[in-house]
Amino acid sequence: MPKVRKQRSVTATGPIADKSKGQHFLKNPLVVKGIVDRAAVTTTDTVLEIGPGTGNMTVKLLERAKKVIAVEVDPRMIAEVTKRVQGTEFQRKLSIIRGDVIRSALPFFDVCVANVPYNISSAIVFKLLAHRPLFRCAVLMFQEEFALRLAAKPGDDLYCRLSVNTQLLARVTQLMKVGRNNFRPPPKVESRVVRLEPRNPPPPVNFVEWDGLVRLAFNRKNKTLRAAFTTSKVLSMLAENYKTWCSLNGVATEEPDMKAVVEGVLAETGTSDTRASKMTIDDFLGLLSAFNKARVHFS
Ligand SMILES: C[S@@+](CC[C@H](N)C(=O)[O-])C[C@H]1O[C@@H](n2cnc3c(N)ncnc32)[C@H](O)[C@@H]1O
Repeated sequence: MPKVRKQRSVTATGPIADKSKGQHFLKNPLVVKGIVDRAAVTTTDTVLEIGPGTGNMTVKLLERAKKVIAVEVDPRMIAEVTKRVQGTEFQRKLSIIRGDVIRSALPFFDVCVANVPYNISSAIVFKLLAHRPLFRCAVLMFQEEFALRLAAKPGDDLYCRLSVNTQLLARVTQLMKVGRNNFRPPPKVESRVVRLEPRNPPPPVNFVEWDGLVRLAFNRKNKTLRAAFTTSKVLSMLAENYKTWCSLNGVATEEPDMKAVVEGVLAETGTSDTRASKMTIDDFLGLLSAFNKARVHFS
């Protein structure tokens, strides 16, 4: 009978990384310390850690925080981090949520710290920013280009829908760059740490509607807004939304001349010849408000 090789799950330096779970473990203690320092965790803080892995960052957080709640999807990592704190003063301060962070109900926390699995970066950002009550800050490591997009400003090459949606909800600060060789195994890309500080109170806009407007604007990022909003596909969608809004609000309506309505709003806000790539958050807020006054909705 052919011999069946038992799959190894641990190497001499720890568990074998599962790339499908974005496992790149931080092996440089100075980088771990740098991230934890930048989160400015105090002894009264409850910290949420996403993906503790083998616990390199978890133990540093436990040294400083009142409590650490770690969410981890891989049972091998849960076993590893649990073993690491067993019998130490940290054991009672650590609780672990087993499962996918995107599907898990998150508890209250003051600060979030994570070297995130890069394949779910965007989902993590918006899951955190939708969490209530709002937290003080999140210090997160991402793939470098993603981090630069989060922080990009109007006119930057990387300014995009992700930048605008994130900066509507949070102040974004770029922190340290982290090279590939600080990880085991090294990822294919460079990384960067970013701080997110949620705007509190959050801006009074319907986020789905906001995202609808921003998505349309960035679909044709380097065209004028007049060009982006007056294609026949966009106009017929906006006309449908207009009629739905009127019927839900008991307002009698005829078939709107949507091209005239849209051009009127763009002229009134002085944005007809502007491009999405140059619009600030306040410009988008003003535009959404003017569209809504004219009964034009994006969801
Ligand atoms: C980049 S590693 C970071 C590990 C550790 N924090 C470190 O810095 O060494 C990402 C971690 O997130 C975990 N992970 C991946 N997908 C996850 C998910 N959907 N929910 C929770 N944890 C996840 C992985 O198992 C892994 O432990």
